[in-house]
Amino acid sequence: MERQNIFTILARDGHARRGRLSTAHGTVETPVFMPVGTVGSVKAVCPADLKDVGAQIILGNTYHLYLRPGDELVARRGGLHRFMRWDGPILTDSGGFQVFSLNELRRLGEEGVEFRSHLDGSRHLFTPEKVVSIQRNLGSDVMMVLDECPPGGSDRDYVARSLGLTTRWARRCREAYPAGAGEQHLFGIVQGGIYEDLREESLAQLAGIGFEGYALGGLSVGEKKADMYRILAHMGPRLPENAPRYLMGVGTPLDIVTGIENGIDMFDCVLPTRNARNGTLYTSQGKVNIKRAEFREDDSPLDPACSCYTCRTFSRAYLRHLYVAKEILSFRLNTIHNLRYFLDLTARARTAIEAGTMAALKAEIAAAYPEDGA
Ligand SMILES: Nc1nc(=O)c2cc3nc(NCCN4CCCCC4)[nH]c3cc2[nH]1
Ligand SMILES: [Zn+2]
Repeated sequence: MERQNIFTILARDGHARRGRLSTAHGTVETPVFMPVGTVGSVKAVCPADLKDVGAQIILGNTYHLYLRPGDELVARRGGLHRFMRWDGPILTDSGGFQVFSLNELRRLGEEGVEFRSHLDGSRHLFTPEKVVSIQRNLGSDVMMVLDECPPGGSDRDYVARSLGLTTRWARRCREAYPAGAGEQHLFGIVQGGIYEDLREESLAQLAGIGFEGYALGGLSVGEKKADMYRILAHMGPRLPENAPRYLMGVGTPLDIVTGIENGIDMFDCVLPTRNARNGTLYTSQGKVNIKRAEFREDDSPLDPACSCYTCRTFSRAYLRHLYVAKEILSFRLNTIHNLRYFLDLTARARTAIEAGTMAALKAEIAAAYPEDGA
């Protein structure tokens, strides 16, 4: 049966789209950046902080939550929203990528992927049906299919075989959770490495199965930036027009703006949260390494163009002091700012698309982050 359209396009600027995604926990204004909350927490900040910085939808991880505290336990506590006290939309990655990036000990077969827990070495098997079941227990608003993300630099034969497995797994995920089966959305993940023809083949197979949204996987996994941009330019506009498009694990400020101009609607990346904890802060003037001695007596705000709590309240001198002293507060204040920067960037993109000025925003970000395009 025809499902109500979950995604509406409100404005365009070239391939860029200003849209709105509806979920069981509210609507998401796109383009959107999703803070990463791998084990049910966006590291160093609480839900109130997330609301304050403008987060709409956050990311959780099937692999991590399954291993600890367990998806059944989370279900018994009322699901992930209730458990972590986040009442907005949540997207969960399916675990395939995390199994590969966290475990050398794993066996890949038609049935699924066998792996050992990185926590206690216990053995587990993720099948398409299992990862759908886990994500239903978590109650995420957007579930991702189980896929194989070929390591960056994989040869064409391997990538071609791998995308076949990914399609068969995607079909099994859809069969485990048919369209209309519930309020959770299920997104397919396009693979195909750095090969345009394999990417188109993967997309055609997934579109034939039918998903509520489509992700570009297999990127930002060590391939050359030029290869990522080439695939992004080729595939972004080819993804289904009226469905949300998600570029997994991306990226830097320039990557995000480039993704938007190629028709991508959703992004997630650990850069703002991870770099906050090592003192690399993103500002309107580029990256600021807060531990530098030049900030010892600098009373100015981290970023005069930012209105986050950190920039409104504290000086660079104080932020540097906290970082050098390894004060726990440093993690929270730096994370609040970096998340606000990435969330404001996508908010500005939404406005720019409505005004037809995406090119100017791209030029501004490229000038502030010259090293990103490399
Ligand atoms: N299910 C799934 N499939 C993918 O192909 C995938 C591809 C991905 N590619 C990335 N890249 C993350 C790159 N990140 C950049 C900043 C430092 C840490 C790594 N994350 C990904 C997550 C993914 N999840
Ligand atoms: Zn700020």
